[in-house]
Amino acid sequence: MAVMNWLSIDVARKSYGPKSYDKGARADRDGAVSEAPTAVLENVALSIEYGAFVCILGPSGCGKTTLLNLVAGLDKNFVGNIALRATRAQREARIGYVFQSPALLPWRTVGENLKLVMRPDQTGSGVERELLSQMGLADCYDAYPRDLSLGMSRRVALARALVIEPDLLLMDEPFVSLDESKAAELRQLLMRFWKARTMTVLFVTHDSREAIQLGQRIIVMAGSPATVQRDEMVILSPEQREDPLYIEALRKQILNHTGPQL
Ligand SMILES: Nc1ncnc2c1ncn2[C@@H]1O[C@H](COP(=O)(O)OP(=O)(O)OP(=O)(O)O)[C@@H](O)[C@H]1O
Repeated sequence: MAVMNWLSIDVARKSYGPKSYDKGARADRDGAVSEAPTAVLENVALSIEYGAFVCILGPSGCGKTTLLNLVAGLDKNFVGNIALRATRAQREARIGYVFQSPALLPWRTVGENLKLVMRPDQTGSGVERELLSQMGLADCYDAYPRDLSLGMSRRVALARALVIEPDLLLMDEPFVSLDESKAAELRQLLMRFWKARTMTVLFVTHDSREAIQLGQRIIVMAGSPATVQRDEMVILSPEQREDPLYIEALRKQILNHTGPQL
């Protein structure tokens, strides 16, 4: 049974103070620099059901990573509330995060990078080796990140997020900078894992075609501060999601009123 409102996001406002180099720090006529915070997100209210695959689509710099960091609990400095329900086993929900860059520890092997995030009860189970082999990385267990291609590093980053068996998987443009065939392989791999496990995915992208290929639901964010511009269910078969005609029709429908070219 679908758990409605499993993840409830209500961000009234998220602002940043100016960075030292930030153009947002405005100098007045006497040259004094304004310390006024810049609002990045405003009135972002979303309810996400357990097990859903949701894409967050928006132009570069609109605040998608900021939103994921709030959901991950990495940034608590905002006005609003984010609530994640416990899972059926009545334990706290587990969150996996695939960052925009693979962010593997360079002085640790692939196997060690996974072991570092594993729960105490997983120690010695060999689950990391099994997962790497399911992901076509069996031979990389003892390799160091410097020996991996970008595609393999991104696979390892996905494995590191999956090894804890997350209830919520946050993904921040995880396949960016890959050539299309490698990105397509990784999208298929991700879909395989999402279908085989019960987990909710929040997948950030600025690529509307990627969002249509993956998402059951697409949330379009834009504006400054960013708000939710559209919230669309995608009811397409796996074959239709690969068909340029369906993809273009849905892109028109979703992006028609939003302005940004995505
Ligand atoms: N720590 C910070 N301090 C100040 N401003 C920040 C900070 N992090 C992000 N920003 C600003 O907030 C805005 C949103 O950034 P964010 O990285 O969330 O956008 P994004 O949609 O994920 O962009 P991209 O797709 O390029 O990663 C940008 O203007 C960025 O410069």
